[in-house]
Amino acid sequence: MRVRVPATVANFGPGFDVFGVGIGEPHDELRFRESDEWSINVRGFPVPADGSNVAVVAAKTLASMVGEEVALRMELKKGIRPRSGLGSSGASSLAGSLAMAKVLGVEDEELILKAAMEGERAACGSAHGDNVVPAYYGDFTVIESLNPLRVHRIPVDFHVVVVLPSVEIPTREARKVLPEKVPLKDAVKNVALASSLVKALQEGDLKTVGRLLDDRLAFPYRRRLYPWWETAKKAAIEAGAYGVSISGSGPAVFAIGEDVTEIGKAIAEAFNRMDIEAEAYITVAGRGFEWF
Ligand SMILES: Nc1ncnc2c1ncn2[C@@H]1O[C@H](COP(=O)(O)OP(=O)(O)OP(=O)(O)O)[C@@H](O)[C@H]1O
Ligand SMILES: N[C@@H](CCO)C(=O)O
Repeated sequence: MRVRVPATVANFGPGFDVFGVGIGEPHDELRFRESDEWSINVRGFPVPADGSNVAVVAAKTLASMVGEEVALRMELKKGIRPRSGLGSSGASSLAGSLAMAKVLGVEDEELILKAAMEGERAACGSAHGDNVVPAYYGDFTVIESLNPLRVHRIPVDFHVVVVLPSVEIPTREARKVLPEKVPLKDAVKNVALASSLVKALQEGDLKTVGRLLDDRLAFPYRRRLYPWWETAKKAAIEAGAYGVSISGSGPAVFAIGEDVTEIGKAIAEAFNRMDIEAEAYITVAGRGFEWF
């Protein structure tokens, strides 16, 4: 049995830890079967091939949640680069939880997602849901609450470009730089941006969505992690982007606009001018996991 789980763009501008959407590429693939002992081998980007792999962590968590003792043999094709901002650990965590759910016949979405979030906790120290949840549902998701799990889904299908520079930002580090509190004016601004963005998304008004890709909760404090940001943003806007922002905690950058191919090329060339290699994924937003 095999499952394919897409990368995800979390935060999506003003929706820190709340907004997220799955994208067509890149993705992880997990082949799995029940076995008499646990094993995982990894192809593609290097991640641990032992019990610390978040796919194993999530699978084991789901089994213990339902009181079962089952081992899986896993083969992970790691297509999403770790520490990319594209939900790499989230994709593997969801893949592991789905694999165990398939073997045990678990259909409870909340259990599957909670187990996947334990994989995220193992990866970065916090069980945030804004990668595993959109990767599961395939829609643009708004997480109202994690306990109980309440998710609002907006079906979307629009072109997006994601540009991944050859730098790494561990989510754990990017979360350490966040403040305990933010100024009231910034919280009010994010309520304005986030609620307006949801309405624009529901209306399919991508130009307005692009204008709303701003954030005052995390971005200002993480700005110093992205010294290349102004150059990349300028290139995107000059190439016609409706808007551009950091995917998740970065470094991946995403943009929407009329011609995402041209926009992606402009952003990648801007990185190259800063002696940073960059890979552009011209893809679509609104994709979730698939059995295959
Ligand atoms: N299957 C896996 N996929 C990705 N990371 C894994 C996996 N298994 C273990 N890890 C470890 O989890 C850590 C990834 O944490 P981090 O959250 O920073 O990266 P990430 O999830 O790839 O981030 P991002 O969401 O920015 O893509 C790394 O130390 C990595 O080695
Ligand atoms: N929402 C998380 C990242 C999710 O990939 C953060 O910004 O730390």
